Amino acid sequence: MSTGAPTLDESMTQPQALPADWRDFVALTKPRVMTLVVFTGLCGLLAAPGTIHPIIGFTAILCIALGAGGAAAINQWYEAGIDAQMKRTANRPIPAGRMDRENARDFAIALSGGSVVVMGLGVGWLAAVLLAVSIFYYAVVYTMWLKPRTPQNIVVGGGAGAFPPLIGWVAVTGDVTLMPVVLFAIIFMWTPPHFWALALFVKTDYARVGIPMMPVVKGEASTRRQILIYALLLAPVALAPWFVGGAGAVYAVAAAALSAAFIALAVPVGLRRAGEGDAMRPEKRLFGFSVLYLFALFGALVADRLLANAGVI
Ligand code: HEM
Ligand SMILES: CC(C)=CCC/C(C)=C/CC/C(C)=C/COP(=O)(O)OP(=O)(O)O
Repeated sequence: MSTGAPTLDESMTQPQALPADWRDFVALTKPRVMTLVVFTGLCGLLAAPGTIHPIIGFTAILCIALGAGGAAAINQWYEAGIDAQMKRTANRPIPAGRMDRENARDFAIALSGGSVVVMGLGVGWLAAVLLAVSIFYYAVVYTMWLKPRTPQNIVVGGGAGAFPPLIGWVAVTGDVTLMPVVLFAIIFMWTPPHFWALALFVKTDYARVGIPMMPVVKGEASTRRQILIYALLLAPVALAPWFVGGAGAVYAVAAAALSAAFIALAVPVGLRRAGEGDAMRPEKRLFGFSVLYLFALFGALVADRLLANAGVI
């Protein structure tokens, strides 16, 4: 099992004029993952008590998007060697040979640094510090340290992706209270079942490049059990905004229904034995639903708040 920096193909280390265009720079930011990052950040901002000027609110969300994009670009700069060996990632701009690593690194630094500075100057320094911590967490703590070393990489590293709603909230209020920490906890608990469902059907790729993802190190049965445990633990955490008085009945009903569906999809994954068919359908369903779950849960939080503010509930 390899640890530390991945090995790089010679062609990826030599600066040369490669045919990268704007689409490759967008791809470096992992735009599809970013949609949920931006959405949860926006929901944190909209659910927070108080008001924010629309231009400052927009700046905050833009900075979250740019910061997450910069961190994703650092991740691809660092992992170009292993991305080249995995089917799912081989067509990324650096491993596919469309962009040289130096360009990607400079772009990543500009996005990461720029987003933190603009957040600090335009929105607030607590939000900027949290953004800097989340970028460092994803790019350094998760990508460079935990991911190549431990099967708990996702459990600990998942914290990186849990920051956006906290940052959105702090952009409005300027301080960290219980409710944004609860929102952080929801994404933290959601990340292991989200990722391990996917890892079950791409584990051969991870095994080949020596990344110690849970199914590779502990096996399928243990990963399935843990997916089910996290899905069960996620339900009370998802209801916590209601328990702590930060959300009302609309949110509570949505969180209960969504969590019940999440558990219902996690049960067949958790109870499935290795070799029971190879279509991996329950895993794919759970992975797909995990994305929908978080969109719907955070959407419900904002709907609940807007309805309460309008005096409807
Ligand atoms: C350490 C934590 C996480 C890991 C390892 C992880 C990993 C992955 C991987 C490998 C994919 C497959 C598709 C791709 O490569 O784009 C994926 C998809 C996705 N992830 Fe995650 N993820 C994590 C956390 C998160 C977080 C925190 C969010 C947002 C809040 C998120 C949002 C998404 C979305 C929206 C997709 C679907 C993208 C698509 O439609 O292709 N992920 N994730
Ligand atoms: C504001 C801010 C910095 C937010 C963090 C963004 C975020 C969603 C972090 C979660 C980590 C993530 C998407 C990992 C993807 O796994 P990977 O990188 O291991 O996946 P790969 O194998 O596809 O490269």
